[in-house]
Amino acid sequence: MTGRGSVNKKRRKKRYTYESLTETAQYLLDRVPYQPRIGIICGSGMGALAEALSEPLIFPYEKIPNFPVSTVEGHVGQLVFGYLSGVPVVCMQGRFHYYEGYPLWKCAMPVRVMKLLGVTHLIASNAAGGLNKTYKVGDVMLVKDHINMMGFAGNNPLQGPNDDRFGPRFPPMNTAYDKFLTQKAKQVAVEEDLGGMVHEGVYTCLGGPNFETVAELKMLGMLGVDAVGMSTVHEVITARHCGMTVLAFSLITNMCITDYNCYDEANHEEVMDVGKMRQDVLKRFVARIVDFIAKEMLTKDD
Ligand SMILES: O=P(O)(O)O[C@@H]1C[C@H](O)[C@@H](CO)O1
Ligand code: HPA
Repeated sequence: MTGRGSVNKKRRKKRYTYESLTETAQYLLDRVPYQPRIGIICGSGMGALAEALSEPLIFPYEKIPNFPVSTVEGHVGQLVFGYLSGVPVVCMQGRFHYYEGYPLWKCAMPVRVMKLLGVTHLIASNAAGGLNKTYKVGDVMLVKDHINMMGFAGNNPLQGPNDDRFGPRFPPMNTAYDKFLTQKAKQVAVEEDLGGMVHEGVYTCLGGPNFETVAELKMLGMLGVDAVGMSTVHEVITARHCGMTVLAFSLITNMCITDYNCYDEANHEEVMDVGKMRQDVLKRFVARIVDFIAKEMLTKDD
């Protein structure tokens, strides 16, 4: 076979199989003396969340069989195992984005590895632009739903042959974000003095890497989007496909500019700075949520 046909065949061949992901998980399980129950994904500039873990065991992505590598500033590129609130967790200090050149199934691959490691609950964080005008920079938006813009164009991490060992061909997505956990996170936020700064809203992921035009943002606003980013949706779809319970939140790192007379420009430095500025409060927030999952949810799963 020559030309495009053989290129496509090679690409298809490179897809992860259940077996190759099991190999990745086994590599890690051979080196970590416990199974993590909760997975955490750090958003841009929010890598410090992983620093809250005690007894950390660190695996740079380039050392893990079959793992992609992180190429974005603010994403260290390592898996950190450790204990948070006494619970064994695994933390992605650096995630993969579509704009890095990875297909969505590759961006979401670590979620399946987490599943094979024993993770039942995923906490996914991201940095996002605030489109809802009541939000302010530094606020937290608990994701109550998403709009899969890339999915509208037929781009989905579950595209391709389905392996039933992960989940069903046609997974539902109307209950993607766990209501019980989201409510608890809201309560924790109030207790942690984040009360007035925490919202529930709709997130969308665009392909990036450019930030959005005014017209694009106006359109997204009309669709009911509250925060705009470049990640998370494909991870959540993959997590729900394999039956994980999901909580996701966005740190609002900048306000989306929807005024043609405004000449401010979004930039990645600001995104990372706000992540750093809020790192202590987010560490406490995530630790409390992990504690709640351990006390209220994991015991029921056992
Ligand atoms: O990984 P996340 O979604 O937190 O990162 C956002 C989206 C882009 O990667 C970057 C833009 O500054 O931040
Ligand atoms: N748009 C898209 N992604 C983002 C933004 C934004 O304004 N801020 C942080 N990530």
